[in-house]
Amino acid sequence: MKRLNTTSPQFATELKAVLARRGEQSGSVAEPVRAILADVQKRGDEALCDYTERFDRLALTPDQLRISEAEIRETADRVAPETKEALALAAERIRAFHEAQLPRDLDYTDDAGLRLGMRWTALDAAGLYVPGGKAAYPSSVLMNALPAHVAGVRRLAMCVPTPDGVLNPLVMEAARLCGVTEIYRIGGAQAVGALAYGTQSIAPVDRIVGPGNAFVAEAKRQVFGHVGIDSIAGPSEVVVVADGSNDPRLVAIDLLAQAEHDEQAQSVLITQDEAFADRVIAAVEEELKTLPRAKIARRSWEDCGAVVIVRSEDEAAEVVNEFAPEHLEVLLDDPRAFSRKVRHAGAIFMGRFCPEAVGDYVGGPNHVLPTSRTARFASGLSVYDFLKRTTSIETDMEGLKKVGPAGVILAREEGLDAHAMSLSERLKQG
Ligand SMILES: NC(=O)c1ccc[n+]([C@@H]2O[C@H](COP(=O)([O-])OP(=O)(O)OC[C@H]3O[C@@H](n4cnc5c(N)ncnc54)[C@H](O)[C@@H]3O)[C@@H](O)[C@H]2O)c1
Ligand SMILES: N[C@H](CO)Cc1c[nH]c[nH+]1
Ligand SMILES: [Zn+2]
Repeated sequence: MKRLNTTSPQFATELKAVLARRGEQSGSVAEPVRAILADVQKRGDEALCDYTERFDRLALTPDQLRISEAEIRETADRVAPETKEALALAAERIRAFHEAQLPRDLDYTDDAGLRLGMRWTALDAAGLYVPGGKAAYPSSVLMNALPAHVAGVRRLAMCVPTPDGVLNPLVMEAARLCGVTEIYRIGGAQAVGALAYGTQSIAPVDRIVGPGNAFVAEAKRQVFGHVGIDSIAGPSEVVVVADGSNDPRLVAIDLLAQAEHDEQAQSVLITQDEAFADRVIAAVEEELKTLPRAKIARRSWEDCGAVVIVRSEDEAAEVVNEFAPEHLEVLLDDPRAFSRKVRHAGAIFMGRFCPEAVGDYVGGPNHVLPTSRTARFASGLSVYDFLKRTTSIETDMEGLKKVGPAGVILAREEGLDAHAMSLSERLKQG
């Protein structure tokens, strides 16, 4: 863990190093990912089976790539009733939030008499990536599938790695709850390649969404253009802005809640109170003694974690904007006032009783969020990722007479005579 202080003359350089740390890690996977994607394009199912054996220790034949409906049903049936209820509550809240996002079409006639429109239509096919290497993510099934469903996507193809061939019952139950039936037991860059380019047994999709580790995030980046992607939702991050009146143990647990996802996850504490920072650091060590995923969490905390001491809330907000974190927890007396100073963050959690884990499961907003500072220009997964817009213009001769002559002038200025004539020849008929 790096400890930084804004009063230090080296602060800017040190902050840059902390920010670069994760970028360096994801950069190092670019070449292996390129090779995997090329191989999937070339060899299709055969490559998928080889990589699944290599990375997930599961030997498959092409006809076993897809999880059968009977397997989904039988595995999902093993989920305990109270767990199903918890999942249903989460699904209901997530669905409601995403339904509230549905945008309206535009259709109006302007002063010149032109009827202008913009219509939202759903994608035909979306690929949902559900991570599964180091942990199983039933919640990510809901976060991926429900917005797609609300948007009206016709085909949903889900990929989830099943290390050692183990299907997670709650992942299967979440898929069943969301009506997802096309599920492939593959992960990593090879799954992204299959969804993007298609293979003998997997039809390509139009857009790939969902979170994943550095390999998945890099693969999505590389296939972008061939298909759409939502955002780069890689290893998790949290920035916690906290004052000294917080319980240091709770803050430590919140930091570890991201660190336990991945060795490359990043947890950062920003505070004005140095003594409080010391107490949080000590509490992290204490919790690591008993945390079941301590091995992953310690690596993340030691390699990517940071504590930043600032002089004011304004300075804290500036540092937050530099991190542009996936998640921001604001544990201050007036979290709303602080959050108004934040320009870049995937999601903000306000108040001492609103840890980020609320958003992971049961808040309602999506937990698939932009990482690695991409919150500067990207947003979390939403119904908009499954929709696109088509605009329309309709006019008669009266409308054309009002706007056409200006179009003729602009077309001639661009030296595009057929464009000019397409307008002027019609205007002659008026
Ligand atoms: N940003 C978000 O919204 C969000 C949400 C949930 C989870 N996450 C993140 O998702 C990630 C999940 O990671 P995970 O590893 O548990 O599951 P994963 O499914 O993302 O990755 C597992 C796959 O990675 C590939 N892989 C592993 N080692 C490899 C290697 N050496 N070379 C090539 N490929 C390799 C394998 O194909 C394996 O199937 C975590 O980083 C977590 O923080 C992010
Ligand atoms: N914190 C992750 C998003 O970065 C999402 C998640 C799912 N389950 C637990 N956490
Ligand atoms: Zn989480």
